[in-house]
Amino acid sequence: MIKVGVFGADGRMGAEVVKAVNAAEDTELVAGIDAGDEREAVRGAEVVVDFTHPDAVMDNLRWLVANGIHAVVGTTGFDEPKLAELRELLAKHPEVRVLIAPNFGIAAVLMMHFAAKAAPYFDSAEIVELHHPNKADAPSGTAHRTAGIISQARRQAGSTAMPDATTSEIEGARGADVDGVHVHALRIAGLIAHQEVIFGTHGETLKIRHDSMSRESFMPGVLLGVRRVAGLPDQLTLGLEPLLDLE
Ligand SMILES: NC(=O)C1=CN([C@@H]2O[C@H](COP(=O)(O)OP(=O)(O)OC[C@H]3O[C@@H](n4cnc5c(N)ncnc54)[C@H](O)[C@@H]3O)[C@@H](O)[C@H]2O)C=CC1
Ligand SMILES: O=C(O)C1=N[C@H](C(=O)O)C[C@H](O)C1
Repeated sequence: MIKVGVFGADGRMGAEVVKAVNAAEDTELVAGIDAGDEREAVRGAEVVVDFTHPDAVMDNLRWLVANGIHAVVGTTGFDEPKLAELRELLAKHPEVRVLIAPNFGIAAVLMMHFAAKAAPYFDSAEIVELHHPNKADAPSGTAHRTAGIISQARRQAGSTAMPDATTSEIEGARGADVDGVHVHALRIAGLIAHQEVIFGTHGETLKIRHDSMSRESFMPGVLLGVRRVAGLPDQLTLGLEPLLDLE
């Protein structure tokens, strides 16, 4: 049995992780804690799953790494400075593994993978992400990563700049520029998590769309992370792709 702790256990995702860990035959919940609770409650855990808040996750990781506990992180909002600090922390604790994935939905990971494959064949690529209105960060971690991998694929292919004649604009009308890819974030009551990547070239478009219809959709990926994190070759793994042989 893998002993698992959950940070953010009262939240939308954390509560789902608690259910999934309790239901799986090979995992055992040590404790689920939320803001203000003592982290000591998870000290017996081998792996802690974090679905908290972009402002809270680094402090949680400092504690987990210092205490030799592997982490599976779904919380979004990671940037280069945060990752650099994490790499420094991990260097002092070579036994610890951290897996950070902006999206644990297997279909969402495939959507990103297919987008990277398609990117070199098109002149234009833009991303529309749609989420529930309680989401703290915009654009979503998934959109941020998708933009990054599209941009990388275009660079590697030697693609030229995307066509765009805009010279006059109300601020925000063209979305956010993430690594040269325009990202548009919608917050709509009733939705959960959705993304469409739109590609275009002469006379043709391709749309790759992913929809999470329930938060259960993320649980197979979270449990895969819990089962595999301790054995990952690198101390810090970004994205679920290597666990799905998708690199
Ligand atoms: N990687 C993925 O597949 C997914 C990632 N997310 C991300 O997960 C994060 C959480 O999303 P939701 O569950 O919708 O948010 P939520 O607001 O429903 O839950 C977050 C919970 O964390 C708690 N919390 C805040 N600071 C804490 C701390 N220091 N220690 C312990 N608990 C703390 C809050 O009180 C709250 O109960 C967001 O960054 C979101 O973008 C969400 C869905 C899927
Ligand atoms: O906050 C959410 O709900 C989600 N967050 C993640 C993100 O920012 O990409 C994953 C998914 O889109 C749901």
